Amino acid sequence: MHHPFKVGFCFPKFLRRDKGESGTSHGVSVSEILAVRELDVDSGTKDDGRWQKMPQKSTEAYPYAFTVSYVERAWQHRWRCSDVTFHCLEGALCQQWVQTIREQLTALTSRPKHLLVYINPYGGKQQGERIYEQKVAPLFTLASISTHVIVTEHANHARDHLRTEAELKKYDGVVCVGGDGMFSEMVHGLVSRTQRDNGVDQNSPEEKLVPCTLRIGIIPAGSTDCICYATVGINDPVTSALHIIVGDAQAMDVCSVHHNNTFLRYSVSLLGYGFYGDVLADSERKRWMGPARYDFSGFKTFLTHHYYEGTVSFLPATDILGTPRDKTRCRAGYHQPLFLLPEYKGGWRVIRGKFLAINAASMSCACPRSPKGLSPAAHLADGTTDLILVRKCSRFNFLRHLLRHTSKYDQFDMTFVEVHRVRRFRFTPRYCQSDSELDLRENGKKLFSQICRDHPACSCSPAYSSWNCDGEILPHAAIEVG
Ligand SMILES: CCCCCCCCCCCCC/C=C/[C@@H](O)[C@H](COP(=O)(O)O)NC(=O)CCCCC
Ligand SMILES: Nc1ncnc2c1ncn2[C@@H]1O[C@H](COP(=O)(O)OP(=O)(O)O)[C@@H](O)[C@H]1O
Ligand SMILES: [Ca+2]
Repeated sequence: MHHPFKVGFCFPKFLRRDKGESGTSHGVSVSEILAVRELDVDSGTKDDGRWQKMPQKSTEAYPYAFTVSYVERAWQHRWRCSDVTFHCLEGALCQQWVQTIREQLTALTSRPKHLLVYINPYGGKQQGERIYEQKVAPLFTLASISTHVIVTEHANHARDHLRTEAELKKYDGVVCVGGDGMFSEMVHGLVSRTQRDNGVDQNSPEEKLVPCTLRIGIIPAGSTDCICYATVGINDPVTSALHIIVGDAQAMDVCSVHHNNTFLRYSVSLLGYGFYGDVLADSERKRWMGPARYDFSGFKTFLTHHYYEGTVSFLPATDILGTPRDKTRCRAGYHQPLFLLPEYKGGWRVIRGKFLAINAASMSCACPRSPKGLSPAAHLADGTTDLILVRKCSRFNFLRHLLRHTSKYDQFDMTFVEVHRVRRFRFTPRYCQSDSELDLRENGKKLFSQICRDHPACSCSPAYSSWNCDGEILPHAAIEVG
C-alpha cells in the first residue's frame, strides 16, 4: 500500500504513518519544513532518542522510515509544529529522501542559523525565561539553529549590548523575548548602531535613517505585545518561533522623535499623548499588578477625563494610495502593496484644539484588547503614520469611541475624531514646558501648571500629558516626529 505525500514534490514509495492514520494525502511546501530526521525502526527509536510506537505489522513490512516536522497552520493565525513519518522498504531510498530534503532546506538562504536571543525576565507576567525554555528553545534545536542567550539584568541592558558590544557579524538575526518595551530597546540598540556606523546624525530631524540589515524576531512575553500581534496576527510564542525558523521577514517603519533638535527616541508602533500617555504613566506605578495594570489605569484615566490643549502640525501623505479609512488590513503575509503616485503635492496643515488623545499609529497597533487595533488600515512599511486626533468630548462619547476599538464599528466615524495619514508631524502644547518642569516630570512628579491654578474652571486638567512611545514614557510634551 503506497500513499503519495507532497513535500513540494511526491513520496511515491512510502507508507505514511502519523497518529496511526494511513491513506491520506497531504501537501507541505519545502519552505514550511522545519526538520527531517531518520528513524531507527528496529530499535523503535528516532535518531533524536525519542520513542515512536509503530504497529508491528508496519515495521516488519516497511523497515526504513524518516520523520518530517513541518508548520501546520492552525486557527486564527496560530502555527504549530506537526510531524509526519514515512516508512519504506529500501534503506538507500530512505536516506536519499532525507539527504534531498536536507539539501533543499540548506538552500533556503533566508533561514537563520545563528541567533542572538535577549530575554526580559521582568516584563509581562515575568514568564519570559520559562516561555523561551519550554516553548521556543526546543523548536530552535529541532531546526538546528544555534543560539546565544542573554537574560537581561536591568533596563536598557539589551539596548546597550546591541549598540556597543554584540558581535553582530556572528548572527543572522536577534530575538527579543518580552513586550513592546523590550522590542523598543532592541530597535534602539540596532538602529543607533546602524546610524553611528553610517555617519548619520540622530539629532538632526531632517536626516534619513539608514535601514538595519539584521532582523529582529519577537517572542511575545510582555503585557500588550502589540508589535507582535500587529505583525504576526497573534501573540503566541510558538507561532512566533516558527515564523523565525522559516525566515519570514516584514519591514516596518521607524519614526524618530525629536525635541528642540535633540533626538529623544524611535517609535515603531504607537506614539500616544493624552489618554494613552496618562494610562501608561499611571500603570508604570502599578507594575506589581502585571498586565492587569493597564485595565486598572485605563479605567482610572477614562474617569479623570483630562484633555490637553495644543497645536498639531502635520505633513499629509498625499503621494500614496490608501487612507486610514480603508477596509484593508496589513500584517506579515498580508501586505497591501502601496503605489507611489508620480507627483508629491501638499504642504503642512495646522490644527489647534483641546484633545483627549493624540495618537500616531505606525502600524495597526492590534492587540488582544483590540484585535483590529487603533488604526486598522495602517500599513507596516509605507513610510507613513496614521495621526488620530480625538477632541474634547463628553465622557459618554469618549467611551463610545474606545469601545468601538473592540467591535466592528468604525472608531473614526465620530464628529470629534479625525484621522490623517501623515509623513511627519509636530505637537506643541499651548503652554510652554520649562526645563525645570521637564526635570520634575522625569522624576515622576505630576505637574499641574500655572494655568490650572489661575483658572479654576478648567477642572484642573494638567497642562501636559506625556507621550506613550511604544509603551515607554516620554516626559516631553513638545515633539517633532518624522
Ligand atoms: C473602557 C473600554 C476600553 C477599551 C479600550 C480599547 C482600546 C485598546 C487599544 C489598545 C492600543 C494598544 C496600543 C499598544 C501599546 C503598547 O505599545 C503599550 C506597551 O505594551 P507592552 O510593553 O507590551 O506592555 N501598551 C499600552 O500602552 C497599554 C494601553 C492599554 C490601554 C487600555
Ligand atoms: N532585567 C530587567 N529588569 C528590569 N527591567 C528590564 C529588564 N530588562 C528589560 N527591562 C525593561 O522592562 C520594561 C518592560 O518591558 P516589556 O518587555 O515592555 O514588558 P511589559 O510589556 O510588561 O511592559 C522595559 O522598559 C525594559 O526596558
Ligand atoms: Ca512595556
